[in-house]
Amino acid sequence: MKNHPDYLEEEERLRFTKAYMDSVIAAQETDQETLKKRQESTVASLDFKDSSLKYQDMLNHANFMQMSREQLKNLKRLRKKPYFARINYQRKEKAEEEIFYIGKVSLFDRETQQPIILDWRSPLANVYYEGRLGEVSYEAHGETYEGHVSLKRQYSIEGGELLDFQDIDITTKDDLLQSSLSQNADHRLTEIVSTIQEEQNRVIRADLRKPIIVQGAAGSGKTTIALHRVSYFLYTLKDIFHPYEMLILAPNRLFIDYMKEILPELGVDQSRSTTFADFVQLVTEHGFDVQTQHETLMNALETQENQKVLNIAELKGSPQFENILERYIYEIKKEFIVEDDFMVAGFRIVNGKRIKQMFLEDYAYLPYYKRKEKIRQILMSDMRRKKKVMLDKMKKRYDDELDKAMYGIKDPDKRKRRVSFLLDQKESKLKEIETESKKGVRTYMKKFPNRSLNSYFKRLYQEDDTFYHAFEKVSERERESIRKHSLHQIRKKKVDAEDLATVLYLQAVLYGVEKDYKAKKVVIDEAQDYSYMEFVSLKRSLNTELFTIVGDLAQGIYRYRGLKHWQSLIDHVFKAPNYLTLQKTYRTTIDIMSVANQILSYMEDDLPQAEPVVRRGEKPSFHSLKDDANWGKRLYHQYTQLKEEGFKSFVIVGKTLHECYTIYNELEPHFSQDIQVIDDHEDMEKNKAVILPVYLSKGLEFDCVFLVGLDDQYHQNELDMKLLYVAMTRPLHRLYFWGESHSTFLLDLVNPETIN
Ligand SMILES: Nc1ncnc2c1ncn2[C@@H]1O[C@H](COP(=O)(O)OP(=O)(O)OP(=O)(O)O)[C@@H](O)[C@H]1O
Repeated sequence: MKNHPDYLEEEERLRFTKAYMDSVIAAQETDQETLKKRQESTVASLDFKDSSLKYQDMLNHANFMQMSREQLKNLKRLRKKPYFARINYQRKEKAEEEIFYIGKVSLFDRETQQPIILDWRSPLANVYYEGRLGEVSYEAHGETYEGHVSLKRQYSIEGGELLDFQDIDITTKDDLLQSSLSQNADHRLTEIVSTIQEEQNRVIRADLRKPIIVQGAAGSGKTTIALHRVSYFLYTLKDIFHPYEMLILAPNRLFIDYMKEILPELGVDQSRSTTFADFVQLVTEHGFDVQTQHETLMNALETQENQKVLNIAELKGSPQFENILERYIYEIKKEFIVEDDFMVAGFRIVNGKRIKQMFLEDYAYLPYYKRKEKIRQILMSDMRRKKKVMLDKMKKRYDDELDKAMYGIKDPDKRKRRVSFLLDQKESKLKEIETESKKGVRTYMKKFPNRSLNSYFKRLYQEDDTFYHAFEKVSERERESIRKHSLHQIRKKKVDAEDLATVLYLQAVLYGVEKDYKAKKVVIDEAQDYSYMEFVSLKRSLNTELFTIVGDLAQGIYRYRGLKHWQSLIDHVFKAPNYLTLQKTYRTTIDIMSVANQILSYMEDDLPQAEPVVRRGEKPSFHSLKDDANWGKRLYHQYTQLKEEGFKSFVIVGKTLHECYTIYNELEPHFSQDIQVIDDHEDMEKNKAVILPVYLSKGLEFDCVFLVGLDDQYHQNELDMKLLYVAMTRPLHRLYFWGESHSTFLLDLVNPETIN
């Protein structure tokens, strides 16, 4: 690097950038006098060349910059690595080439507004990620700008020191990517702004006003890229969009913790991240105990006779179920159509037809109970307005009668009786108007339904008429099976995970979602596990099209309830979404991916093979447990050796939770405190080896993965192959199979030369 003609220039640039940052930081933190002194000494210590005057000027201006606390914190963090790349760019209409340094956050010269560092999310930075050298264009504020890129340079800067830099062109392979992929992981996702690849950049920057669906191979960066897209979204639309309006849905708590590490780095930590089940509980307050999809899956794996339960789950998540709910909702709607005139003390206050029209037309955009509330308010206000008229009319009617009696009845006794009768009548009629008008609205509103969400949910299965009408199009066998199962759950105050879509859907149609819980943009990771009904209910309740959906059908272990293909979302749920694929995979080595790809080829989905980026490692190896009572000790030995080699994160994967505990019992004496089993509720502790059931390992990654099969074997069926594929695609570096025989892991289907 030191022989490079630009070396001194690069060194100087880095020193200047850090000095500028120091000035800005000092300006925010110290008083003006100290600041001046400090600045003088900074300037004196810098060995500027041609640009010295300009730099000096810029430094002098740095103290005028006003920053928020958050920006200041970022700036301090970024001082260690202010930028990671540079481009030499010449705008079409300009004679001179400009140099832009690209980093995680932008920094501008206060006086000239020229960028000292360009934010990676800015429109111009796109030309760094997209395409190669030469003619380029980028879009900003709806306009296209053309220009020419003559240089792209990557920097490796650590602790504020320039370690290396290199230029990228068509022939060089991306060294920065290679070195970042060969690092060891310690249970956390990192930001990848300096090595985002072209196909990933396309996902990050795809039209922000449209929904986007991404099918990406295991390890292709879906989670990472989805979060970078969030960051890009919040940056681009920062003036109109608050991070809180962003909802990130992840499969489980473990995953959210894992993801959270990356969020502050990307500046998206103020977004909400939760699971679908927690979101539904928050929005609807249903309070049912939920049987999770993991429990259903585990039951299915551990006992053979659970096909019925899986079929029920499938129906509850299917497009057919939307029709069932719509039939039910149509019946509910009929109960809200009230056509009686609103009468008080014999006066008609509001015509029944008008009330019906309010419900069906005027307020059709509102949920049913909100419409009911609007009608109540209108009746109240009409009542208040008309009460005086009613009183006046009534008074006048009796006053006329009284006049007639006073002047028309000659006999004094008769007249007295009549007048007194009329006065009594008048008083009681006026009183009647007073009291009736007070309770009139309340009495009238009783004509409308008044039920809780939970009672609507239960009624669907409990009431004969309702149930048979809604499920009319379902075969008798399926109908009886779903009813029996659901009633059984209801009696235990339980619902299936698949019922949550129904609960949310009913909430949306009947009551709506509170403003505070609404989100304008939704990101769904591991989207292959969501059912059609879950997408529909989310869209309906949040009333937005802005979804970023990422998933991999090959990892669809909840396929019985999840999506079978993306087409149903494209055709029926979202309006013209962008559909993109990520085929390259960055997590693991060619050697591991080659074995995983062989399992993939046996699946029904017909998905293309994942293409690993060029990184070689060791072949996955098989270790026999046959007749070996000491395998736990051997595995522990291998584990300690790998630790000594520098690997940091380890996972032992069992097919089921039950199997995980059996493995734990074998390994615990050797690992002592150094190992833990993770179930849905456990947090992962750093520096410990973990034992995970496959379904919980989905989405996570570890340096080394041990797949252990004691009692449970993987069979050549769709579910088992998917579970196996998920487990095999978790490692960054090493994969070991520990089992009875090759067939425990379907390795008899695999080319023997690809394993040790
Ligand atoms: N452009 C990149 N530069 C460096 N590392 C990358 C890049 N893209 C992805 N990675 C790394 O690859 C690994 C896999 O990424 P991620 O977990 O986001 O993939 P995924 O598609 O969600 O995987 P899976 O579906 O298997 O859960 C992570 O370690 C991530 O940091």
